Amino acid sequence: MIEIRAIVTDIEGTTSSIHFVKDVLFPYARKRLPAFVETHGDRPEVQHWLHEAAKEAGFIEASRQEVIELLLRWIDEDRKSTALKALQGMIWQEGYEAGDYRAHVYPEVPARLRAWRAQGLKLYVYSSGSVPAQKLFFGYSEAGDLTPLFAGYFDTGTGPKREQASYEAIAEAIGEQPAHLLFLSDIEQELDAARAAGFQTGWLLRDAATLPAASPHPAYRDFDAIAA
Ligand SMILES: CSCCC(=O)C(=O)COP(=O)(O)O
Ligand SMILES: [Mg+2]
Repeated sequence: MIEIRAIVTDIEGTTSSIHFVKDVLFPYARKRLPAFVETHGDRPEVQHWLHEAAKEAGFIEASRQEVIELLLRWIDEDRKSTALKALQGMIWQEGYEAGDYRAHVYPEVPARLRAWRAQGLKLYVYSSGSVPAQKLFFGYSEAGDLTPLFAGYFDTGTGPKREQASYEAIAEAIGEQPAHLLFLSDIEQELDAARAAGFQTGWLLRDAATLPAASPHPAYRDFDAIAA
């Protein structure tokens, strides 16, 4: 096995439960999005992402209400839109700061991340959630502030998670050959894209009855099963 120098991890379904994202974070943003846009819609960064969302939908001209309805539909569809994710992150900030929730991490994850750091591995996050949302997630986790463990964060601004070029760009940004990088995810298509870019891969299958025997991606039930 080629030496692993850095680990890049997905969040939802990998470090953390899908239920927390879908049943806590998404409904929180959905409920507050209309009022957030009405209240903060004139802030330049909010305006920017509302404009980007309208552009992504192909709107020539759109009222604020039409963009709100578009964003609500995208939340329901779990669309991995960079604009939606940026706006969701701004809304989640209020919830974290108010103590409405803390981000779920699976119980073995913090200790395993610390062990990898102690071995000298660099740790990165690659999620569809925006970089600010990722920092909030790990900053306000159930296990406390985990952000000091991470050397960097990547979101869909680097590219979609199912495209090889995104992983090539991440390897370039980290400054390591892809063969020395391990990407962890619960989604096979993301792992396929990372592997095509030359990454080593680990498939987190936390709830599967059985692990696939013949897959190019070694499968694990949790982080402790990964020998990096
Ligand atoms: C940064 S927490 C919210 C995660 C999120 O919005 C999402 O869509 C999950 O995507 P992932 O790429 O982590 O599976
Ligand atoms: Mg995932």
